[in-house]
Amino acid sequence: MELYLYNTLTRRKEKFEPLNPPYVGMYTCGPTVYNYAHIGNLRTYIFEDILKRVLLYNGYIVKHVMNITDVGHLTSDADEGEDKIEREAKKERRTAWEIAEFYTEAFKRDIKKLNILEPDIWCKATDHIKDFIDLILILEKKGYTYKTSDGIYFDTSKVPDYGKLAGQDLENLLPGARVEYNPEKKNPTDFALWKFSPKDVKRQMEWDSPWGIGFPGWHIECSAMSTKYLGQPFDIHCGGIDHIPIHHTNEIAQSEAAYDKPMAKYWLHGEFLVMGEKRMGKSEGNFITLSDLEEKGYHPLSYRYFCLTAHYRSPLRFTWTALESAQRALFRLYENMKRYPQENASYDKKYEEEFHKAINDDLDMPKALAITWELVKDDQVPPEVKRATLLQFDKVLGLSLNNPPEIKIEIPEEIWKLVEERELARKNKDWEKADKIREEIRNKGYIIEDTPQGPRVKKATPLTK
Ligand SMILES: Nc1ncnc2c1ncn2[C@@H]1O[C@H](COP(=O)(O)OP(=O)(O)OP(=O)(O)O)[C@@H](O)[C@H]1O
Ligand SMILES: [Zn+2]
Repeated sequence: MELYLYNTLTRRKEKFEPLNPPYVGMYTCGPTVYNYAHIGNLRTYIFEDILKRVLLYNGYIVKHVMNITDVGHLTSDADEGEDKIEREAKKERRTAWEIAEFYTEAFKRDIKKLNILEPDIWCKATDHIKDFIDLILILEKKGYTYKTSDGIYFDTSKVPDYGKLAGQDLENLLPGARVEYNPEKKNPTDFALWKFSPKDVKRQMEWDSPWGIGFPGWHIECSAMSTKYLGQPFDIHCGGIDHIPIHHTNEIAQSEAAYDKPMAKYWLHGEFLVMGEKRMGKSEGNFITLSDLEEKGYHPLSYRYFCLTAHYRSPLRFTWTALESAQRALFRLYENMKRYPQENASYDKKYEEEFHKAINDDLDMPKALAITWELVKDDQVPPEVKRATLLQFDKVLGLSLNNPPEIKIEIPEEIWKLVEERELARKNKDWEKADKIREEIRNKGYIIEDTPQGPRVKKATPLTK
């Protein structure tokens, strides 16, 4: 079956044709390991995992590379401010190396809990300094670089199609991102390839280079490591949408200037997880981690399910009620699964075909989930066939349907119905009714806490007022 993916580079859904079938090279920009990943970051990794699973489902042999940025990502994506890892090291009174190691391990634990398939290659920026220097030397030889007092920069005016990934958006997006404009740069869009260590503060992570002691820029890392492990061009490069105007734009500029050929054929970007009006972000100061969800009684796979309810190119708003609904739906799926006899059976061809069509249509997971539920509710399909079909779907869904974890639903159905009724009343601005329902819920032993992310329901304890 043909697979269609939306390519940011061409701004349309394209038939997927790998460069060297059945092999597919896929590079996903990994975490900057200065803190725990938040569930917004994790939404992007879940989207990339679905993409990888869909490729595997279609019979491709995938080589997946993910980097770990453990140096060089400054507090602004535009080469200004402090190194995120060194800053955190100072704050936590640990070494930069310890910080990077600690949060890398935390990240790996998180993605495992979310059933995200491990990349075939993990590559750490600090293990590849020589590769970055070699790439900068090529760019220098070809006349793309210049020196300022704080580093070696890439001259973007030498690239006629600079910014092609962001298209028209570039003009709107860049000046905003570049408020802290460095007057030594020749063009506002120029970016650092190598930064010199500051004279007054001793850096923990620094290396010798032909230009002086310092550290690599963030963008050069992904250019050098993707080419090293996947060649150039390779098939798919992905990340969150925030990477389009700066990080990926600059990766393309460097890699294509160095080797005079395209960097990657398909560029896929996941939309944000939003909270209130803003994206969830560490730099935005409004973030929730996977452990936060677990502490509040949510299973990590309920979060995965929640992410599958939206298309990866649509923003997804986080609310506690939506997460609760996702957990309930997943729980019901597990309950059904446990009831089906574990007999050998083949999957239902009609449902499988529909499911396959949905996932091959630019990863339409909301539709795939709808088909999953249609199957569960279909009385014409024998239970053992349902089970076999769901296990087939789970190759992509990744919800552990074969071995459902225990999920405790702590809020009884009756209370949950009232919570939903109250939400509806609030939506209709019927405050009186909403208050009445809140009182009713309270009388049944539960309390509602209204948070900026929507109401949260808890069992009342003798101490709750
Ligand atoms: N709210 C969000 N929703 C979805 N993806 C996101 C969100 N915020 C960041 N991402 C993505 O998460 C991935 C990891 O980003 P990275 O580790 O560099 O985090 P970061 O940029 O330091 O995070 P933040 O900007 O929140 O401090 C990137 O692909 C990025 O596009
Ligand atoms: Zn990257």
